Amino acid sequence: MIEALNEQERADALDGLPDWDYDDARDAITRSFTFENFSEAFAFMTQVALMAEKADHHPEWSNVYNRVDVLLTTHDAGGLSARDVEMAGQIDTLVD
Ligand SMILES: C[C@H](O)[C@H](O)[C@H]1CNC2=NC(N)=NC(=O)C2=N1
Repeated sequence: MIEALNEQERADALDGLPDWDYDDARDAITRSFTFENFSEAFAFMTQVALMAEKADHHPEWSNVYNRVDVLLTTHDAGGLSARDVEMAGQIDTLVD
């Protein structure tokens, strides 16, 4: 069973993810991505979807035209876990 990060682990993880914000209410991390157009946004979502399937870890997200809002939390742990941190790092490699 995967466990949520404690406060110290979370602080350390967030230090390594400067582009992500912490959502206290959800014990989650969020990041908004903006692309040139819908096609670029959807291409990004396709890549993240493949990563998510491979990791068996899935984002909560929404898309409006060229923007994709991503929220990562671990439902099985009831909060932010190492899986979210790993996935955020992987997602960042697609855009940074
Ligand atoms: C059965 C399956 O492995 C689990 O439901 C996985 C699927 N994807 C998941 N994604 C996320 N974000 N959190 C989970 O706890 C989770 N659990």
